[in-house]
Amino acid sequence: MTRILDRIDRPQDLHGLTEEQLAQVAQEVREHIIDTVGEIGGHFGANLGTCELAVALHSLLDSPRDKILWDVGHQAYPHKILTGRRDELHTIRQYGGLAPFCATFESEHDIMGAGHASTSIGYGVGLKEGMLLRGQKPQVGKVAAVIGDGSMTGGVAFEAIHQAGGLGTPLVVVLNDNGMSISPNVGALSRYFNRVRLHPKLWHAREGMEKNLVDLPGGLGAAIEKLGPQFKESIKAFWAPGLLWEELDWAYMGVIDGHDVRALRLALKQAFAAERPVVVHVATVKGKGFAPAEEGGLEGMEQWHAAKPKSIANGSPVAAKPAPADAKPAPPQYTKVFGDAMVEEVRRDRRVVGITAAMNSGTGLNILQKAEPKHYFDVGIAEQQALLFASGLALEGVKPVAAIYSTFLQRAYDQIVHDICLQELNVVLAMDRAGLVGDDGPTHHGVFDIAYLRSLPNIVCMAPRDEAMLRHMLRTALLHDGPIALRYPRGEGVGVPLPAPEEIRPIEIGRGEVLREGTRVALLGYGTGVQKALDAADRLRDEHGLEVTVADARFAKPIDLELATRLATDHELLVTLEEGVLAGGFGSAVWEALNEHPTPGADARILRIGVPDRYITHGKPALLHEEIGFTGEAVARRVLEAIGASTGTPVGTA
Ligand SMILES: Cc1ncc(C[n+]2csc(CCOP(=O)(O)OP(=O)(O)O)c2C)c(N)n1
Ligand SMILES: CC(=O)[C@@H](O)[C@H](O)COP(=O)(O)O
Ligand SMILES: [Mg+2]
Repeated sequence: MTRILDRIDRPQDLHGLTEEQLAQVAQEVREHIIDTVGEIGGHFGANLGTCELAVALHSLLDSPRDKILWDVGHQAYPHKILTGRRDELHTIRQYGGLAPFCATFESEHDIMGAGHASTSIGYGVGLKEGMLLRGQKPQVGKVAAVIGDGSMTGGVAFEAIHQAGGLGTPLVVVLNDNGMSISPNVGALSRYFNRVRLHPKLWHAREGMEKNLVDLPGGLGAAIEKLGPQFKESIKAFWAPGLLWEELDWAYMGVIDGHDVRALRLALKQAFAAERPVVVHVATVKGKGFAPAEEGGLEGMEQWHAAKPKSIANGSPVAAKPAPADAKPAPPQYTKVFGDAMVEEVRRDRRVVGITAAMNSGTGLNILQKAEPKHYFDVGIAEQQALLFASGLALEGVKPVAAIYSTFLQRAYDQIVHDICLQELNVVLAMDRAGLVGDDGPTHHGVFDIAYLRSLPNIVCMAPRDEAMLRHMLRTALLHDGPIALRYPRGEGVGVPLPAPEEIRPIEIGRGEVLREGTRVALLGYGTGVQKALDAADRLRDEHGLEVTVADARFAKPIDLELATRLATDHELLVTLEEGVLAGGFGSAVWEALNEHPTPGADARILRIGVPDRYITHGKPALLHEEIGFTGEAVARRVLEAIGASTGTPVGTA
């Protein structure tokens, strides 16, 4: 059977369709996503929740003249499908393929680039006010921001609500409420949304509320009127779901069934006609139409936030193949090692707590939550609050570990500068996903933290070369007095044995470690840079007869000056390796340290290897590492070029 969807090459192709046909297109979009993402992997549940919403919005609006902003963008696959990218969906998140989120360089229909949460309303206010400033009539150029209940917990979304309410900006916010962040949404805001969303009697209860109050019989209405507006408002607040918004000068409409195209179109039409800030509260189901998510309760929805490659066939989940009995077990993920370590640290020292900003399983703190629930906190998508909360706890002698992906920690930079480092608080920053994360691409690569942290006074920055060192470093961090950060990558460890609890030892702050002695060339790695250095050293020895020195710096701040000086004295070339931006990074720190503390004879040439000064695309990490020359092979080649040896020729150790 031919699909209507195959005739939708641009959003305007929806305009002539009936509501029945639009509902059918939404279902076809859903099936297209299930088939495609089930095969290639990618964000999943949220996209199944926005099929009707994307169809309803595009059927009413004239994109890109009208502008639809998808917060985060992990739920924008239906939008991508409807805006000319249907047949390319199978390339999404792959190297050279469609971008994982909305990307302005990919389509004129992607109005803003994103990947981080809570930004859409702010952009929306700017876009609409910009149109007005350019002299456009309010009805021309409609703007809609679609934001999830999880993303609404980000403070910056409220800054925009505050501004738009103040200005009266004609903007429509679609609050896409499914009760879920990646894990179940948390906090008072989420409880409020749940109360409204899950209570059908409250749907539309706001309508006519005021009139009904004053019309009450037996003189009651008149009495209420006499008690004044405040009393009336408090009664309305009890019943009326949208009062929070209305108090901020937003009109509230809801709750609308987000899987009913007709109801959505009706509500959206009214909202766009209102010429003022309007929030349309829409109830959706994460994973709608895919039984394991929809019927699997909160766990099912969490599990299907993203689908693994080849995890679905013919619309049903495919059981993962068991590993062959003789297969070597894969090394544990750094995330799991961290989560287990947190449980041990909490049991060693009851002052320790773990904090996440809505990345419960992503950070491994789900392990802590299960084992020691009182020592676990999820603040929601609120990285700034995660660190302010940690700061307050630290002032009370608690030992907070804020586990936040490197990329999301960028949100809380001022809290690090102003509230943690300046105040010299005992806060541990545990940065998972440091380095190139892969398929999520430039919005999510954790490549800036070395540069943005090492410029701050009072902080210590360290990175483990393997999963065993992660355990020693977490202990080191918890015993240290003052702010301290550790970064570790996405994915598996390197496969070294983990220390038993009694073998965990703090390491000396600012002290690196020589792993192999050689001549002419020293490779000084930081974090994942150490494994690349070891790989390059093997190749130089095996293929070129050159035995080089390899050292693990362990700290980017303070730099081990003694080690750096020795390496620069004993070798003609000192190579630094880091999975972070070169500008202001670890290599720069080594360079600065040697330059500021000159020692006669410490005059090795310095070669810095790391992430170049541009945003790196999405794709498998191995491909990205190749692209930027962060592989053992590329490092070996650079070394040979730098010492003037041609590749393929034995160099000897003279
Ligand atoms: C600043 C920031 N913190 C954390 C994340 C990780 N993250 C991506 S989607 C998501 C859940 C968003 O929930 P919601 O907005 O309700 O969308 P849903 O997936 O439920 O549709 C989280 C925590 C992020 N993208 N940006
Ligand atoms: C959209 C978003 O920010 C998250 O869903 C992110 O893609 C999760 O990344 P990990 O898979 O590395 O936890
Ligand atoms: Mg949600």
